[in-house]
Order: sequence, then C-alpha cells, then structure tokens
Amino acid sequence: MSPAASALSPEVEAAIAQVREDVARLHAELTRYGLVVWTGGNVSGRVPGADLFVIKPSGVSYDDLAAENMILCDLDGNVVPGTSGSERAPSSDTAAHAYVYRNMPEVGGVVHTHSTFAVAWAARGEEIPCVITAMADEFGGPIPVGPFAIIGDDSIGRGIVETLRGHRSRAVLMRNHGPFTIGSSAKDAVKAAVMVEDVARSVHFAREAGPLVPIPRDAIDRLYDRYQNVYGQTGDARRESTAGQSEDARR
Ligand SMILES: O=C(CO)[C@@H](O)[C@@H](O)COP(=O)(O)O
Repeated sequence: MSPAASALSPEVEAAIAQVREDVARLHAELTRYGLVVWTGGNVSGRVPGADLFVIKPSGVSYDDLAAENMILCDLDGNVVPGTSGSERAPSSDTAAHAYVYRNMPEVGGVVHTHSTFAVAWAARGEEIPCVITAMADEFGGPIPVGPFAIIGDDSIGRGIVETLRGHRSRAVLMRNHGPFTIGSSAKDAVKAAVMVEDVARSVHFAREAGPLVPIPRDAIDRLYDRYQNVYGQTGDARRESTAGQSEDARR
C-alpha cells in the first residue's frame, strides 16, 4: 500500500530529496558516455530507510529531467500519489526496477541502457568472457546473459534477479534487449553501466581480431579482491558495497 505522502517523516523526506537530485543528475552520465539515444534507458535509486525508490518519467527528454520531475514509487512500483512528478507515468521499466529492489535488499540503484556493444552481445545471447583485467576488477568474472523477457510485468526483473543473485557481476545482458546493472547506489549502478559498455567494446574488437585468451580463475579472484578492497580511497563506497559481491560467487 503506498504510503500517503503526508505520512513521510522529515528524515525520509530529506532522503527522498537527495535521491531525486542524485537520480536526475545521473541520467546526464548516460548521455555523457553515449550509452543511450533519445529517451532510451533509465536510472533509479532506492530511498534509504524507506520502502521507496525514485525513477525517471517515461519517454521524457534527458534535457528536461530534473529532481522535481523524478517519480517516487513504492517497492511494488506504484507511484506515490501527491508527490512531485506523480502526474506523469514512471519509466516503462519501473516494474523491473521494483522487482530488483524487493528481492535484492543490498541493491541501492538500478540502471538500464541500450549501449551499442553490450546490446550486440545481448543480441547474440552470449556472455562476455573475462579476458581483460578491467573485467576482473569491476565484474569479478564474465558478464552473464539473462533470459529473453518482454516488458510489461515482472519478467525482466525476475530475469535480472535470477541471473545476478549470488553472482559477482553487477551487470546482466538481457537477451535480445540490453544491459541492466545494479549497484550499492544509483551512482554505483551507473558506473557498472559505463564499464559494461567499455569492456563489451574491447572484447568485441579483440574477438574480431582473433582468439581470446582467458584469464585464469585464481588471477581473476586476486584482481577482483584488489580492486574491491585496495584500489582507490578508503572512503570509497565500493569498499562498503555488497551488491554483486557474493562471497560464494566464483562463476
Ligand atoms: O528498453 C526500454 C524498455 O525496456 C525503453 O523503453 C527504455 O529504455 C526507456 O523507457 P522509459 O523512457 O524509461 O520508459
């Protein structure tokens, strides 16, 4: 049942305002990195401390996205009535994002794009093998393929969760569609979307030129551990992140 807008505490209201700002701003990263065209793609962010998330309005130009027209939804994907932006329809992928938030409590952000090289791998229904250290660092192994699922119900969300639960990767290539990514925050999920397109491009060209050389599993583990726990600064969100870091995932 959607909480009445008036029943939200000042702390939740403040959290909502921050997530609105973050999600609106992060959509510009999708265009900056060339991951979307026209109104394709979407970013959402979970509201800390509440069963709520924020997502973009469906089909609205990226030039027109702003905190005030982001849409607040409950974890069933229902728009919270009486809140800023609620007069518009939420992203057509809202059900998928909501399903992920309901079933993966460690996930703080979800992103979907149609980035060219990742979509090309998805069109072939082929996982991206872990043959470059950048993949070992960021994804801890191959980037898996999720099932073909038509938008409109929980099918896409279920495919994302069934593929990524217990998997190190924060990215999944939904077959014949394109990448969905998860993260500890919306920014972390956007980073995964940027990086999945980067590695999809590199491995595509490598394979065009000749046979790929796999990285040994133990080396992937060492690279992933270093990147997740040593690279960057101690305060980096990645250090606290659990999204995509299942300890028993060694796939
Ligand atoms: O791929 C899909 C749906 O899965 C696109 O429609 C999507 O990228 C953009 O839709 P929205 O503008 O978020 O409704």
